[in-house]
Amino acid sequence: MAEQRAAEAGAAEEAARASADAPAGNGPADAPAGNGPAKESADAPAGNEPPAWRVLLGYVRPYRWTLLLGALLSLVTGAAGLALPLVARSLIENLGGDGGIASQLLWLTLLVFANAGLGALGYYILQRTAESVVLTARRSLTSYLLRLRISAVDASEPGDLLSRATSDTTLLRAMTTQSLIGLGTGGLTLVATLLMMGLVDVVLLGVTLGVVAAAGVVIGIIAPMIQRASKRAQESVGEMGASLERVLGALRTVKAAGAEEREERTVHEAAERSWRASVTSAKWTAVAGNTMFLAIQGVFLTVLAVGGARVATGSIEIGTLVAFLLYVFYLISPLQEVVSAITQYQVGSAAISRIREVWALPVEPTASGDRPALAAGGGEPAAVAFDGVRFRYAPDAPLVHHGVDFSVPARGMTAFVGPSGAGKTTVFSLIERFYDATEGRVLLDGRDVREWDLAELRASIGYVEQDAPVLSGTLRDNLLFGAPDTAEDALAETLRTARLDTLVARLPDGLDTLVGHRGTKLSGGERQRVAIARALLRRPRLLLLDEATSQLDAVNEAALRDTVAEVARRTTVLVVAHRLSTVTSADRIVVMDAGRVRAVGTHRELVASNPLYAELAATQFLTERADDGAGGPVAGEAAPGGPGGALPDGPSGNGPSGNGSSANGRAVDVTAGPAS
Ligand SMILES: Nc1ncnc2c1ncn2[C@@H]1O[C@H](COP(=O)(O)OP(=O)(O)OP(=O)(O)O)[C@@H](O)[C@H]1O
Repeated sequence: MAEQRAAEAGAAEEAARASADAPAGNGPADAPAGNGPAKESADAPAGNEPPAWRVLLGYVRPYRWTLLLGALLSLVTGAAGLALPLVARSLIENLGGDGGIASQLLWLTLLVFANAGLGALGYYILQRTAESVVLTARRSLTSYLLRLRISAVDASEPGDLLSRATSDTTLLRAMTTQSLIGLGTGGLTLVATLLMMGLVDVVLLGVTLGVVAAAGVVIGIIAPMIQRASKRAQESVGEMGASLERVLGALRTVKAAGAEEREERTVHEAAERSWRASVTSAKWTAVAGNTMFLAIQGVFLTVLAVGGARVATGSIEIGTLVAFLLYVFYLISPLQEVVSAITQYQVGSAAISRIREVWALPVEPTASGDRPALAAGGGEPAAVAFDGVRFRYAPDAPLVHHGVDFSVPARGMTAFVGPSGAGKTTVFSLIERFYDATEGRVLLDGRDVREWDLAELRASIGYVEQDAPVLSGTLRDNLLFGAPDTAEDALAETLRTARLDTLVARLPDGLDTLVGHRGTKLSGGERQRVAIARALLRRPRLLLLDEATSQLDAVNEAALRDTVAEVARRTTVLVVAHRLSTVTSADRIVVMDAGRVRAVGTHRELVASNPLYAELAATQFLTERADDGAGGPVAGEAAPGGPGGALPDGPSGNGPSGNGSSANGRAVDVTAGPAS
């Protein structure tokens, strides 16, 4: 197994190298090799694409000796078969003579058995090797997919990428056996058969070659059509995968919207497009196969006519004609093999072209010799700063950050507030280095995040995303996702902190309960608490919480707010806040609007000095709180005595930008600041 893994790693390297005919540093040249490290690849795809056979040879190279053995056995099988006509000729010539035919019959039987045995062994070895080639391609491709830059994934359809790693790689199996081996063994058998034919009669060989060459021209014209149709078919399979992933990923929404039939049509249309393209490919494959079959018939008839005339004129013996005709029959198999190799090569090269498109996508940098590993900071809280950050999600997309500047010291809680789309979540994405700033610098501990070893950078951070994704698997799998080596007592402690202990006690299988696809068996609030616990278990130096409490009920929210406040005493916490209670407990608040930082300060300072913040405090926070239906106190009343302090009801009728009134008409004094 270890040997196989080593072979696979080597194979992936070869394949990556083979797909990298382009100049150094351009795309696939830097692709990761299965288990090996990847360098950062450029955004531009490779310009000079190598032919598919080079990529295939890259995958095949580590298995070349096994492959050679399989091919050799197939050749021996072919050679044993080739000897049969000679024995047959000898039998025919001895029919009228004194010599018995028993020994010839015995030889014939032996040859037939040897042929069958070796053929089976050769077939097994070749198929096994072909499966190894598929495995290698899948391992290296999936490794590459996991290292893709988020921007590359944003621009792709996951279902399509999935089909490239599953469906397209499957086609490499047939390409290895039928195309590579078929061309090798079929080609050699063909040459050997033609040589034998030449030995029997050169004139008849010339006739044979003429007819076969004419068929070859026709097949040469058809082959590119097979490739084009195969590529279209595989692209449609990818589209089908993308549509299915889209529907199944949001099946509740689809059902609630009554959109099943519409979505069904979309998936069916993609399936039908694939069917149409596959049928076109099958049509041209059939034409190619039958062209060669027709050629064989043509060879047989022509040889019969020309050979008959030569027998009549006494140029050759009847036995020679019979032997030649037998060789014509022996031509059928290698010729079919060669034609199948050509058609299969077209199908496989369509798949390789799709695999190569993935190799051209940019990947994240991983630890490598040319980038010194930097210390993670020994668990000390991290300081964060943005220095003139301008950012757009894609080269042709508008700027999302227009020069963001702020600085957050180590320790304490910083809340980011602002209208929807202000760029708050984007701040977190840039700190995690899901994307790189277009201009300016994002600094962690005063060091540009681009200078950090990416794994170390992310090891320092705990991130609770906006939609708190939970992965299929057990609750334990999810909790330990970012810290698999956590001790049981630390896990139990975090469960209490995240108020998950009662949930775990209630579940029949406790921590080993399966949470379903994307955690559908958990409530929204439970998923958020799982996400928070998962982040806390990493013992991060920097905790990023993106609206982490939006789905929590009042009791859990208050408890988790206390937890976060406690964490903020020993860690840097950045939180995208949508609740007044969160911002009032923050040490500082960064107000963002339209990709800019508008103000930084405490709640009390900002309410007095920043109209946007005052308006947000008076409307957005309160409205959200009044709408959430959690049954808890309104924001102004949140957590009396908690870190945010009590916000007493104030005089009514101060309007949205002054001391606010809540959506339910109750007046709230938003000027009350944090207890600190
Ligand atoms: N992956 C993406 N690709 C392209 N544009 C994006 C992407 N993610 C976000 N945006 C755009 O960037 C802008 C800022 O988004 P961001 O999520 O940072 O806002 P936000 O302030 O967190 O908003 P909200 O409070 O609604 O979550 C938005 O206009 C959004 O449409």
